[in-house]
Amino acid sequence: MPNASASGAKLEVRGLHLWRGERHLLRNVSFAVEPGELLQVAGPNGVGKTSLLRCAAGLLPVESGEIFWRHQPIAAQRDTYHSELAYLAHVNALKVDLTARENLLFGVGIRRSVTSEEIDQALARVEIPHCRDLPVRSLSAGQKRRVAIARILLTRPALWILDEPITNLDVGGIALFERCMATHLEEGGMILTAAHQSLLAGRSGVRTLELH
Ligand SMILES: Nc1ncnc2c1ncn2[C@@H]1O[C@H](COP(=O)(O)OP(=O)(O)OP(=O)(O)O)[C@@H](O)[C@H]1O
Repeated sequence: MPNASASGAKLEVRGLHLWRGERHLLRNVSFAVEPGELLQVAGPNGVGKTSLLRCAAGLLPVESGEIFWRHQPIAAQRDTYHSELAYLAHVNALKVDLTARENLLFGVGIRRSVTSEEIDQALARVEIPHCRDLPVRSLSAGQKRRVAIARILLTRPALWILDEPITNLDVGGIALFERCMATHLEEGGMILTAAHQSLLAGRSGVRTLELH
């Protein structure tokens, strides 16, 4: 179970501005994501979706504006904030020389102790149990993405920040990941995502923020 619903979990972005070189990329962006909600950031290539997600994750400093987690500025609680979120970028941040199992053992192990049974269950949930003992460099792009998703499932953070999460997933993989996201929301989790395709469209608690 995520710890999201425990006590006042909420991500709030207020009046965010970001310049990239000469370009005023993000102009007064504000939003909030509460337990059970998914906010999808949409817009054309280069509009600033990844930049916004990186700001929200505390990975890119903002020129002005404020980001709050549990009603406190993230700058004042960086370690706590990062311990409660998972950031899935375009690249999966896996160690390619290690097996899928080792990646999960060590990747999740820095957050919490994890058993072999839990790892096996997570790999079964993302439907790649046969990849368990293969080095990640030998996996396909979609299989690597599934290992990265398994890492999020095992880490169990309250807030998922996902940049183009369904990249390289096949139709079955997209459906699988949407089920994982729906379960996370039902358990009180929160999701901020950038995607060119709508995810969990029509579900209650799912909104879109269009960047221009
Ligand atoms: N490190 C950087 N330094 C300077 N400019 C950057 C940097 N990273 C991105 N940019 C610029 O910021 C703008 C927004 O990039 P960003 O990756 O946030 O867009 P995006 O909406 O996620 O695009 P896409 O849909 O193609 O993934 C682009 O014009 C890009 O060139």
